[in-house]
Amino acid sequence: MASPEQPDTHRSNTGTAGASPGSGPLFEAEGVSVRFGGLVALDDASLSVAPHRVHGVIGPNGAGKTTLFNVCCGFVRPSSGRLTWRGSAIPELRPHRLAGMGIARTLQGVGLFPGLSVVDNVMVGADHRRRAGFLSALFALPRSDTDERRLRAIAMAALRELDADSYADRFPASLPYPVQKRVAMARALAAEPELLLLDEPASGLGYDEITELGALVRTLATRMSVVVVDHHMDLVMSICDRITVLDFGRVVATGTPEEVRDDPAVIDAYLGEDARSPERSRDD
Ligand SMILES: Nc1ncnc2c1ncn2[C@@H]1O[C@H](COP(=O)(O)OP(=O)(O)OP(=O)(O)O)[C@@H](O)[C@H]1O
Repeated sequence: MASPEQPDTHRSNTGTAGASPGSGPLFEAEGVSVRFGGLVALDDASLSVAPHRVHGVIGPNGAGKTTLFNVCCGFVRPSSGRLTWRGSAIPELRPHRLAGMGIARTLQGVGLFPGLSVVDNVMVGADHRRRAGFLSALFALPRSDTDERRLRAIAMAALRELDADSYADRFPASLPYPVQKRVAMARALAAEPELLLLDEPASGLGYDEITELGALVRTLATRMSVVVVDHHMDLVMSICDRITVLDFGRVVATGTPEEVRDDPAVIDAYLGEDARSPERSRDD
């Protein structure tokens, strides 16, 4: 369970360079706006993620959560606003540069490569940690073999952390969906990120699996920051140190779980959604 009032030092393990607790945000999106044609998906939205913190992003359907997530991953380029990493502006965030910067993500669904075994999928996540160059790999030089063994060991360690190492040689399609999600998480962890972005990590999971996921995310916060976009209010409220609430593309509240839970603007946003789609439960 998160205890947001704890000082930074209580939950930190400063194994990562640069982003020591109390030294300012690790990642920020400031005043970000995104338009899709005439539709304003994000309107001057901001998000500030502190080191070793779990930051939730919630909001009713269509509020702009995925769009904000995609901005943070470089999939969507905002029309205005800026992104910063450890206080320095990121001029142009590109998805293929994320791993090198220290950012990993899991997407809605699982997004595993069907033709690769589980361990090979996870090794993809660690690929930027390869030391041998392209030519070594091309000519299968010894250095490339050493690299391959090292990446495999990293991938196996990530799978072990997710209790999925026994599936290493299987192919994704042969595994139950919750296991596939764990493999996707292992792939992100194999990158050893400083910032982990999780888009709907609880979707498709049962109660026990969601509880395990929550415990895992809290453990991960000892070595990285985590951004969680999810509809499961119980999960978000229990694991996040801070939460940003979006409605119609705007940030309507930011604060601790307790603060946003009692914020009238948040209550209005969700009541408004119930009026818009009464059949949908927010805790499904
Ligand atoms: N590629 C796109 N083209 C056009 N409109 C889009 C696109 N992506 C999102 N939108 C629109 O932008 C708005 C915000 O969508 P977004 O998916 O970010 O919301 P969300 O909060 O993630 O919603 P949900 O909870 O339903 O996943 C919605 O009105 C959506 O229809």
